Amino acid sequence: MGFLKACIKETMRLFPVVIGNGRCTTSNYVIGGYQVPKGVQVIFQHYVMSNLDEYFPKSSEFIPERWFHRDPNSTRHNFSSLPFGFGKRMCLGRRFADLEMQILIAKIIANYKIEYNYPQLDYHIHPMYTPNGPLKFRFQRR
Ligand code: HEM
Repeated sequence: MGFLKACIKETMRLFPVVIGNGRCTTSNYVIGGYQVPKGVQVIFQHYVMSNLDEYFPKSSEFIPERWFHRDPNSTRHNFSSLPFGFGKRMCLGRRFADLEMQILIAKIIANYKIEYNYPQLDYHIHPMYTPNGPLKFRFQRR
């Protein structure tokens, strides 16, 4: 189950369903040296951060093992992959969604062999970040 959880995390790092979180400033702030006045909508593009080599070496590669142990020399920022957002308004259904994904995928894999013999899926924002086109998987009962 640990490997499956790491696969889900890695998938959401590469392809976060929600690509950014928005917040409206309630006071004047200085963020990264920029003056941001009260009342401005600030978007945190965690999709960009979670796909940078700076935080995730070989960021374009699917490497679930990177979630197993935190390398003490790692440059990863704790906010560099936030598929469920963060803070008071973070996803209310996070635990539910995580459990749903884990149980569903574990059950499917226990019962079926899955093949995908087509080009890499093309992702678009509609407005969730999801594959653009049919998911042509082949399921074979084990
Ligand atoms: C993979 C599945 C899901 C992802 C990636 C996801 C992601 C998110 C994100 C990024 C936010 C905004 C968080 C922020 O602004 O900090 C959010 C908000 C929210 N999500 Fe999810 N979500 C998922 C599934 C669910 C499910 C299954 C439920 C309900 C059962 C749910 C209920 C909510 C609610 C109610 C909010 C608004 C929270 C608030 O504004 O206080 N989500 N979700």
